[in-house]
Amino acid sequence: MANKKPKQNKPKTGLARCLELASNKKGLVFLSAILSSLAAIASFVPYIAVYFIISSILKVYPNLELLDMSKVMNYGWIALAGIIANILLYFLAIFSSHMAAFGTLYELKLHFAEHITKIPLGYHLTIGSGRLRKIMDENIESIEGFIAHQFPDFVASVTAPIVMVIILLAIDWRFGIASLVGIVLAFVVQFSGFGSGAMKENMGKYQIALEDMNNASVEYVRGMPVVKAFNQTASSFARLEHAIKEYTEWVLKFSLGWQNYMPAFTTIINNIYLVIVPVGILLGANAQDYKSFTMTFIFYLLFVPAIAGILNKIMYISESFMQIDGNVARMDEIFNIPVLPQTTSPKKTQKDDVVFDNVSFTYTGKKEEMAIENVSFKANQGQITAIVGLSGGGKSTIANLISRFWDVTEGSVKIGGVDIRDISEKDLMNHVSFVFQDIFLFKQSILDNIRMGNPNATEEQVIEAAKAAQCHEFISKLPNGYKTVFGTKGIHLSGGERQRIAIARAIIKDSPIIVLDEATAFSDPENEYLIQKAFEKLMQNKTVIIIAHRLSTIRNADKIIVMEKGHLVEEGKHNELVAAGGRYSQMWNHYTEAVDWKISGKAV
Ligand SMILES: Nc1ncnc2c1ncn2[C@@H]1O[C@H](COP(=O)(O)OP(=O)(O)OP(=O)(O)O)[C@@H](O)[C@H]1O
Repeated sequence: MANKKPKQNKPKTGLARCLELASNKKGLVFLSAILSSLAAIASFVPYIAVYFIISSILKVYPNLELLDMSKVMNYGWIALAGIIANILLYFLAIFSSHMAAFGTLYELKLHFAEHITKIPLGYHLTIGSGRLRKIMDENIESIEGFIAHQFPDFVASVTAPIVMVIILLAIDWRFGIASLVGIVLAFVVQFSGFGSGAMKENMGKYQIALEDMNNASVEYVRGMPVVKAFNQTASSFARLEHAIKEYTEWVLKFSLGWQNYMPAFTTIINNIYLVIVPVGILLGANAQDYKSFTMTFIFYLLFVPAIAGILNKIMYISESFMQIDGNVARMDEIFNIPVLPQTTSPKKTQKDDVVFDNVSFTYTGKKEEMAIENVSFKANQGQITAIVGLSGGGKSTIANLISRFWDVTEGSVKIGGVDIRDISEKDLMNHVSFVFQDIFLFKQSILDNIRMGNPNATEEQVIEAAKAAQCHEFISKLPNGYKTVFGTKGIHLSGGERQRIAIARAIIKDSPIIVLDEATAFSDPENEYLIQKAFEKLMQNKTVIIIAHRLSTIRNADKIIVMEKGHLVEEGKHNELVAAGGRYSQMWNHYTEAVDWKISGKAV
């Protein structure tokens, strides 16, 4: 597969980039360009033929009995052949361009999908699946549309004016120049509007506002349950309303920007007669051969609608050029994300302890915005290491760095003494399992969803894991048991049930290192009890790193790490840390006070 990434840093125009993307289908693209040019040329044939018919009639007029009918008929056939050739050639051009476009779309989507699996996983969390879906479905699909439709039309719109100018000047250069005055004037008007900095800015802002409005609408609809639960309808709607207003403002600015140029352009293009007729009157007054003059005059009057048609087409093509520039840029933003480097000489790790060796990391690339700084600790093999701290302290960042969701900015993360950058991706993924709060289940059977942890697992092994994860009971009650497809109508799983399925997935994967993000809230004590039981089973004999939100669950951890504003401020066992009277001790006091407060009934 050809490389679909942009070959240079300098941004290319949408057209150049589309042609680069379709380079594997060069032959078809070239064929489409040729056929489209020929179709454009063929479209003029009927006009020429009609010109000769008029010419034949006028030569013998008023003695029409002298008219050579067979000659007239031949011109008629030529005109018809021109029309048919135009339709046929254009059809073949579009056919070839579609073949090229579908092939390109197929490769491009595959390549895009492959690329997003190679970029650091952390980007997926940052970019969001909605935006990636939009780029893949809408922006990339628009490239297919551009190659299939706009490209052949663009080629025709370049060929047609050239042929048109030749014909205009060849038949009678004086009428030709008169027509060209109108055409040039129309183009000057169009490009002074279209090419102006303000118009380009408006177009860019209009596209961004459109995207913002779409995002706000999706957020509004998706967040409706939360919005209603917290009675936030007005403020939430205010955000959507703001996005709609912003869009309206830019769409108006963009549309009003055309208010002078567009009518001027259309008026000139549709009224080239206004130039031709006075020129005709002037020339007619001095004509030597009146018949020949009339013939030429009629031809130009007939030809004018063709000019308007061609120029209108060019105008709409220029608009689609603006749009494709934006679509290609959005796609290339993703292609420009560097893939996570993979080692060419992978090392094997024999042990399963995790060491953070002076690790610093920044999401933004700016050193002054370090998410964690100079963090060093060891999570011993087979032991539980808990990470605690206030929100934004860097707990999730530490968890994400263990699976190379991102690469460290400084220092190193080691498993069994080997830098994780020297471990093959597959090996690393086999070594580490994640259980997040936000569980993603595929629209597949529950069996397959659990089996994702180990594709070779037998049905019995899946059931065993489900039992250990406390989900066998509720799965058995589903209409088709383990074969029930998640996401189908009427199949609903609670947050706790989904989390237990994720635990079953991790149990069946049986990797030696487990990174757990403990749920912040449990729906009910029954669920909490079941999840804790499932966790216990999952954690047996593993190296566990747990992001803890409630201190009660980690009192027995072998080691507790306290994070604050990206720094590791304390480390030790629960009793040691409480006795030390530092940050953890404060957190513990606050925690126990809160619990006592609840128990004594002061909580609402
Ligand atoms: N994707 C991201 N892009 C930029 N900055 C980020 C990103 N994720 C986290 N940060 C920043 O990094 C810092 C550490 O965040 P992190 O999520 O690791 O903290 P945390 O302790 O897990 O917080 P919480 O308990 O709220 O989940 C914060 O300042 C946060 O704003």
